[in-house]
Amino acid sequence: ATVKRKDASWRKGYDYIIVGGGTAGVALSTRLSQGLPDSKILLIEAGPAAFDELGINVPGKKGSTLGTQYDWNFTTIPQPALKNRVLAQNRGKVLGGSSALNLLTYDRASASEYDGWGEVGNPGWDFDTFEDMMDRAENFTSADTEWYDDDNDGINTDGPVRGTINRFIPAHQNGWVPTLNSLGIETNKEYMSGNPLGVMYSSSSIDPTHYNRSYSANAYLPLAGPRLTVMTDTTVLKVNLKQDHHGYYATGVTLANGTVINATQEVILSAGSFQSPGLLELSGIGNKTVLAAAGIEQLIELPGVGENLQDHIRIQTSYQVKENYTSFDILRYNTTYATEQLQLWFEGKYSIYDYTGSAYSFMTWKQAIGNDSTLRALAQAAVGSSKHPADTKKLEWLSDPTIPQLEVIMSDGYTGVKGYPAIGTALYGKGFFSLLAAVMHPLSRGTVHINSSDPLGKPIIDPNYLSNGYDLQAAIAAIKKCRQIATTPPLSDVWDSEYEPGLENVNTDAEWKDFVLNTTLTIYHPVGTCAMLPRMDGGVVDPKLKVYGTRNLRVVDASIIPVLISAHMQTAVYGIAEMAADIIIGNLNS
Ligand SMILES: Cc1cc2nc3c(=O)[nH]c(=O)nc-3n(C[C@H](O)[C@H](O)[C@H](O)COP(=O)(O)OP(=O)(O)OC[C@H]3O[C@@H](n4cnc5c(N)ncnc54)[C@H](O)[C@@H]3O)c2cc1C
Repeated sequence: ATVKRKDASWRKGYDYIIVGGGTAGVALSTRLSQGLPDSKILLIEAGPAAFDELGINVPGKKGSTLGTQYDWNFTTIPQPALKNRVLAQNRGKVLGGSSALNLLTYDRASASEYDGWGEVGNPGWDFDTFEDMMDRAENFTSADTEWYDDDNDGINTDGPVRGTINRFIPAHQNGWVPTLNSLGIETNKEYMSGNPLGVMYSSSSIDPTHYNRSYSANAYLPLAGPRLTVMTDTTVLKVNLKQDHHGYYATGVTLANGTVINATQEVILSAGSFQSPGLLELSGIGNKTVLAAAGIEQLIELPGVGENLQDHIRIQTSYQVKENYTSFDILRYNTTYATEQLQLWFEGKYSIYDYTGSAYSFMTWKQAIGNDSTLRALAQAAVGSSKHPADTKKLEWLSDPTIPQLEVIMSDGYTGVKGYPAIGTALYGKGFFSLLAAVMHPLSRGTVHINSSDPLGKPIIDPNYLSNGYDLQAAIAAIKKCRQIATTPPLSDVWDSEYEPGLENVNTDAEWKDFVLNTTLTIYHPVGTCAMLPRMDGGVVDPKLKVYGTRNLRVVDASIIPVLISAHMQTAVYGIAEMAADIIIGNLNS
């Protein structure tokens, strides 16, 4: 495939148009170009191609592209349950989408959760099938670590997206596994096999041949067939729909500059959880009230569009490491060292810039806090009489001993909320590590819709974070667990003081609650806004990922995930793209 800004063949149209060259869009368009070699396929991406961007390619520069031109820079509306704080909602605006910006964690959830996607009304979706789809995307190298053997379950070695376990592990992280073991969490060396519970050195989406980020654009696109055209720096405004006696069908798309491009077969939206719903709304598909407020004629009544937004919340504590340890923070204050290490990375040699993160743990509430009956009662109360499949599944999952409810990550360097110490202060030049907790199945569900007063502008994102008693108490339990882990040997031996929130500052439940309200963030996993669910349950797409009320418009990205799972999202998104390719190619051949 060639990456082109403009391609004259748009005048004649394409067979398939994929909107959004992100994680799923690039993977799907590549697979379609391979499997349907006679079809003309167009992938349209709003952002640029940035194959040489160090902020994307160098694993240790993870996070440096947030807030740049490669980021849509969305935010939430004020969150009432979080003291009206406005939280960042970063999303990739670049070929590769959020897989170019993400923090490279490469893991999987439990088998029961993928099965759950089928159980909420989606025949054909189950762990065995979906594991095969995730495998198709994956090329894993254990890199001679003791952590994963190539013949272990959950490992595939011939897909496009590379994964490996960091070869650079900071010395102060050596206590991670024994500390969790001593708290009753067992070591799990096959965490991608459908059982993620335990403590592990987990993998990152890194290509070990040169230790660069492996993401959809550099992993999939080189495999594409010749009839895939990629348009970058091109924004789609809406999908064009026509009606005949069978119902609505997509005829193509209109670009932001007014250009119309036709599609003879299908239009597929892969614009991600915050933008696929908006594209449907701008095209006349969605909730009547939302569309009317924005002055858009409703073609298809589909009230689930933009609803059911679910996300993992994250909260963290930070510790100042003893002087004999070198933390990742050194890259902030020692430019000579940073330059030397970057040079080593350029030469493909062992460098601190190889590092992303490795120390992970996943646990049930029982494992984390012992008695989980209060949390379960709060969850029951929060769900109340709701029959929404996302609510009832999460309630069911709380009692399933194979499904994690809490993730704690040891992240090297300071990654908290109060900020790295300012130049000139006593702690500037010191090293830190952070413990990040993420609640795996918050019950809050929110919305994302177009802005009625500026429909083409940024979406109105309201995740409703911590809007029920379960989510709040789960966050408090999660952050207290971080403190417990940090103060347990051998991890307690590597640090001098708790920098955030500070051992002396926060101890009582009221203080922890305040800390939670002041510092909870997203861990960037929005899903569910074009949910694959039965239409009567608020679904937007059917199990073939087709938008209800249309015959050739699909959504293929994280937005179709009906219930949030206990993993970081990218492996699932690649799996969804592979599954969609299978469905589309299979449909055509059958
Ligand atoms: C900062 C951050 C950190 C994360 N960390 C991790 C992690 O460590 N591990 C992990 O597994 N997951 C992580 N995630 C989540 C994961 O990366 C995402 O869930 C996944 O990449 C989403 O894929 P997608 O295809 O749904 O959307 P995206 O990859 O976001 O793709 C959507 C694409 O559509 C384009 N687009 C949108 N609207 C239009 C339009 N109108 N016209 C044309 N193009 C358009 C966008 O520019 C974008 O390229 C992280 C995400 C972020 C943002």
